Amino acid sequence: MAPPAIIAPSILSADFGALGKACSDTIGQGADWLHVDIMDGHFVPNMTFGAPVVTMIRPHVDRPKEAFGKGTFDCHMMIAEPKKWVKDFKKAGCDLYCFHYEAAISSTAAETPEGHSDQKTSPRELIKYIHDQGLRAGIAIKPKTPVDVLYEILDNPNKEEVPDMALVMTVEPGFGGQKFMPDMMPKVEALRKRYPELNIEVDGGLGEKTIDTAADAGANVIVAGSAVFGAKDPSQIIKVLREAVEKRR
Ligand SMILES: O=C(CO)[C@@H](O)[C@H](O)COP(=O)(O)O
Ligand SMILES: [Fe+2]
Repeated sequence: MAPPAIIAPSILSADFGALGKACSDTIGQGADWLHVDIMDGHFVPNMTFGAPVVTMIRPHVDRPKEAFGKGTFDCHMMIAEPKKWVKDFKKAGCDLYCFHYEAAISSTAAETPEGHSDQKTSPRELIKYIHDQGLRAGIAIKPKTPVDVLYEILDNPNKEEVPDMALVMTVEPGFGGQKFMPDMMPKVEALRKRYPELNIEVDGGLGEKTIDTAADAGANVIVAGSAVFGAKDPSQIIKVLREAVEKRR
């Protein structure tokens, strides 16, 4: 059986002037996780914020009582040097550190705050490093990246090097409010068929009109930014998203 529905509003569409309250409100309205979009202006053509802001919003949301529980901070790291920031985000209160496959395979040499080099980290090594810091690990793929790059990583018998979640982007990363790409669904279907118990997240353009397509394909972790924060009644949208996934389990 597929894992339970997890609804993760993307705070990219929240009121940044009152972010702490927006975070606690959305959890109160029935959200499971907060999806925290981190953009560095290099990996994607946009910037958001870094660990200090995560530190400031963390006290507004109770820490999850178990892995993947309510209040999980799901940090979507759209950054060129994913290894460099793991420790800072751990300190800031991140629970799930989801890096991009494309960034991991091409990350360049750079000094970390601890003075380590960040040159070329394989996804496997990076997942182990994230786990070693006491975080859950996610791996994301952009629309042009084929899904089969994930098979070798997910099939690894060494569990420390296996991600806890796969994120299939359903828009080009960088901005909220874009149009859902239904042609990404074969990737989700392939993952669900091969890994019945994997947490499979979809991100970009999810809302009332697109959730059935994503749920049919087998996604269980649903990110929605504009659909939730732009709604008159966010709790109703969260309910619709959850029911669509649960109906298909
Ligand atoms: O990672 C991203 C964009 O790069 C997303 O998390 C978006 O922020 C989702 O926003 P909507 O498409 O739901 O408005
Ligand atoms: Fe995201």
